[in-house]
Amino acid sequence: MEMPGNLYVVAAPSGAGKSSLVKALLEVDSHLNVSVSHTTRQPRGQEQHGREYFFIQPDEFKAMIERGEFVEWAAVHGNHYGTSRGVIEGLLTQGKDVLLEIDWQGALQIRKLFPAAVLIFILPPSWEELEQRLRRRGEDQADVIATRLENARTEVAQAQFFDYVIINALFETAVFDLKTVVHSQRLKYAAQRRAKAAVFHSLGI
Ligand SMILES: Nc1nc2c(ncn2[C@@H]2O[C@H](COP(=O)(O)OP(=O)(O)O)[C@@H](O)[C@H]2O)c(=O)[nH]1
Ligand SMILES: Nc1ncnc2c1ncn2[C@@H]1O[C@H](COP(=O)(O)OP(=O)(O)O)[C@@H](O)[C@H]1O
Repeated sequence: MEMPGNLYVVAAPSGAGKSSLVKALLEVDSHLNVSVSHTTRQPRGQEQHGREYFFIQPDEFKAMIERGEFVEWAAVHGNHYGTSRGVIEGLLTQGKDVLLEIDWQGALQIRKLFPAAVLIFILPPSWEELEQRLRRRGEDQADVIATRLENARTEVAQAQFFDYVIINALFETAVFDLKTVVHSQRLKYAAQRRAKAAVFHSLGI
């Protein structure tokens, strides 16, 4: 049987740089598959249906929950977000590596279902810098930015439950750290697989 792939979960308060870091990681790592979530939030300027998210209506989201189509879902900043069960289970059983860019509530649900998942939390270097990044991104209205900053206080307190915490001060350093975490998990997993194969061999199975 094909060995299952590695599962990575990246969470962060809004504006910490999670999407930019994951995008940079994907440019140098062709083995990762990023799951496209469903959301009830309105698309931002450049966002495309099926690329950043599947943008759906609240009643459609509710129907998907009822049909059990989400492996995890959560309410974040007043909207709903969820990860499709079929897509990630399909990829993992084919031995593919999957990365989820989701909030901390979703991350902790994923850990319960997939104890081997690697949970990574991205922190901004300071509150001032987080606010600046949200403003500089220029995608959200002032009230939306205010909600995100307020929620960020509770979100960063969850970092302690994650396997790794990366501070995104200098962008290139943070990309390097993220790459290192992903790579070391692959090496560890490969080592476990070799160790198991050796035991199976000695047992004649
Ligand atoms: N639980 C969960 N959270 C998600 C999912 N997709 C996105 N999120 C999170 O929802 C939050 C808001 O995302 P978004 O609206 O794209 O805003 P941004 O973080 O400011 O770019 C972020 O913390 C995302 O990681 C998902 O499928 N499940
Ligand atoms: N290390 C960094 N230094 C300065 N600006 C950054 C850094 N990382 C990301 N940014 C910028 O901060 C803003 C928020 O980043 P984004 O990736 O959209 O965050 P998130 O996905 O966590 O909400 C973007 O304008 C991005 O270009």
